[in-house]
Amino acid sequence: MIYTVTLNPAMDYFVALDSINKGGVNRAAHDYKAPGGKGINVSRVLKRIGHPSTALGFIGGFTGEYIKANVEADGVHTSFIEISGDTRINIKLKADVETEVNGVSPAIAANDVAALEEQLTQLKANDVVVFAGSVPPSLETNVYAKWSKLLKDRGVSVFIDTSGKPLEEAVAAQPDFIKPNQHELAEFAGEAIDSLEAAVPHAKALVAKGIGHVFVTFAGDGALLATEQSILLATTPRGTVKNSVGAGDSVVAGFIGATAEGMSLPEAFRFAVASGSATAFSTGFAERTTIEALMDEVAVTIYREG
Ligand SMILES: Nc1ncnc2c1ncn2[C@@H]1O[C@H](COP(=O)(O)OP(=O)(O)O)[C@@H](O)[C@H]1O
Ligand SMILES: O=P(O)(O)OC[C@H]1O[C@](O)(COP(=O)(O)O)[C@@H](O)[C@@H]1O
Repeated sequence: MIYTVTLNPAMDYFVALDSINKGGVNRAAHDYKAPGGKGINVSRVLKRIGHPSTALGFIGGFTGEYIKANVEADGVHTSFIEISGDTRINIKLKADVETEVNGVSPAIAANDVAALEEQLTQLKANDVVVFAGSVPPSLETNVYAKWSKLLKDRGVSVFIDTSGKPLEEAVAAQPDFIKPNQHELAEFAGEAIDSLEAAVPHAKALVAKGIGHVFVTFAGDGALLATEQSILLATTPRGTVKNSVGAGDSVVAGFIGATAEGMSLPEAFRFAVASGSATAFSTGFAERTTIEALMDEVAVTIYREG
């Protein structure tokens, strides 16, 4: 069974404008809302590509109700812990460039954290868990690390997609998979990383620390997958980006789905990169037919030193 954990979900509010008039009244050309938060997006994309999962995490208030109703309407099974505050609203502004304003997380009470922890203790060997997104400030930054250790000891596969301190701390717990983007890896490394080749030593160092799969995405400039056996590089398909929100989450979902279907590592890598691009090229999330069509445009090669 696949579980996703979103500690900090959001109602994503997408606003499209022709251009932004800073300091003036702006009227949107289009707007729409969608349930968001990284783990929730992973569950929604998994469902679209044919894999059931259960979405866990904290939701509350009218925004929380909106998320639960919409995620369940999409056919995703949920078992959220209901908290007293309102789930945040994240603004995704699309004008000449994309700008994101992620809202403030509601406080999470200790008994709510304990309730989620109790759910996690029910996971069994061969289950997959995805911890994705930011950690609300009322929780310790090491929660992913702590839960990863607990679950790995029970034979659960642990996937982590986060950044900053929670990522730093989670690395020590040796998860099976992490997916930093170029900027998150640079922040982790403490230096600029401006190409796939420049990311190689950093990805290798993470594998040497005991992380099974280090998947680094460079938006439209390719991706890298480092394991103990090999370092694979992928190109990304060319196309018009309609919305890149959720593209990274689609990569994670694509990789989990492809692996569950028994695809080889290079094929799962291709499927995952195509999943990210299929979302980037769509208004909503990727459809399986679009992913499969884009796979032909993802070239995977083995990286060799020198
Ligand atoms: N301009 C683009 N062209 C093609 N694919 C893209 C583009 N931007 C994002 N993607 C797809 O989305 C994936 C994740 O993008 P990235 O921005 O690196 O991560 P995140 O969304 O986590 O910040 C990429 O690996 C790729 O598959
Ligand atoms: O938890 P964070 O880091 O604030 O991110 C939350 C945001 O990330 C998203 O999950 C999108 O993530 P990606 O674009 O990285 O796939 C949005 O739905 C949400 O608003």
